[in-house]
Amino acid sequence: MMSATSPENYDLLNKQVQEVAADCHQLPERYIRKEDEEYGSHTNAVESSSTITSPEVPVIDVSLLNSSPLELAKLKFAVGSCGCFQAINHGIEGSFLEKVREISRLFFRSSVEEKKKCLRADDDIEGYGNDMVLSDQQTIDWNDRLYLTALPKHQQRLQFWPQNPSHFREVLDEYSSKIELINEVVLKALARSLNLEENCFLNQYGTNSSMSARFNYYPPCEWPDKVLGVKPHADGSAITVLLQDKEVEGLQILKDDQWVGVPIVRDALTINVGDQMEIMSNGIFKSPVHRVLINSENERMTVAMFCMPQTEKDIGPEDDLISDETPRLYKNVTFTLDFFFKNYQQGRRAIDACKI
Ligand SMILES: O=C(O)CCC(=O)C(=O)O
Ligand SMILES: [Fe+2]
Repeated sequence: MMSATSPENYDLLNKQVQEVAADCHQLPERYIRKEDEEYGSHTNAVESSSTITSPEVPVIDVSLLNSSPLELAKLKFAVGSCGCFQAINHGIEGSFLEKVREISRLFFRSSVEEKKKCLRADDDIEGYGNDMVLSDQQTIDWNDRLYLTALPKHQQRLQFWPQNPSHFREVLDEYSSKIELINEVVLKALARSLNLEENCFLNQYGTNSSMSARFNYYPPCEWPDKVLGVKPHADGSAITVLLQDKEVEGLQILKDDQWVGVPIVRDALTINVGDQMEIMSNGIFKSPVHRVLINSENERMTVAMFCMPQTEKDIGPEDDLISDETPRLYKNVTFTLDFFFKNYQQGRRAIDACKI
């Protein structure tokens, strides 16, 4: 068994998955999944890569959320059951979504030297790199990512932003502004669906709400059953807006102890609730555990935008949701990245540490 400091391991951990995949005759041990480490494994989760589609992940017309009580009820049901929905008519043109996919593709297809200009530090999440390694035993996800703070703008760390393609920054800035509008519409609708004042969740965000972008690249793998693109986790955001690959599926959510495939819906954005929304809604909305499967033939690229309260802002269940019948389930907490990742890499859910 290699140790973290052995030359082989050092070499491996310094390689991005894309490099490992390009020169892979045998799957390195560090990538081989160990099911007993994966949360979701203590459940009876059925191992299946089959895609159970509708009606598991409802399609919601965002443009109707202000006017249609029926659409609002559908939204409430979706986030209260699987914690996830496919947003259509969200206000972003399909052609713009293509531009976002394009900057991702151009970045991941640029040379190793070019990408390494954005390389993250070993102990930092921001920048380009593979799974952050926090322990010797940790299985590494079959995924390279570029993680960037998108908002607030004064917190952007531009040294990690690709210079190539040259329009990368312009497109990501524009995309973040558009996602901010969707975040606002969805958060207001979520509040109204619970008969709360519509700004209550946004007020918990504070004045400088944050957004991070995670560009995911999953190379194909000859041993798709032995690796995971992303191990089971729930997001630490309030909501996550995911732009899926145009053709290649892989995302699954855990629903009623079954892994359910999240299909690709043309021009839709896949939105899931994160831990901070589960807390603010006192557990009514569910932050779903999800994972990513790999396939042997096709690469897959996605872009996740994590929308959340301003850094260091504490959040908690809305007072109006707490009663004798529905007691407070979570403490008030400050959901920092550090707190989230320490739990995540040890196979625990951060939200469990917030329970009363
Ligand atoms: O790529 C995907 O389908 C999901 C990625 C994801 O869960 C994440 O980045 O948190
Ligand atoms: Fe996620």
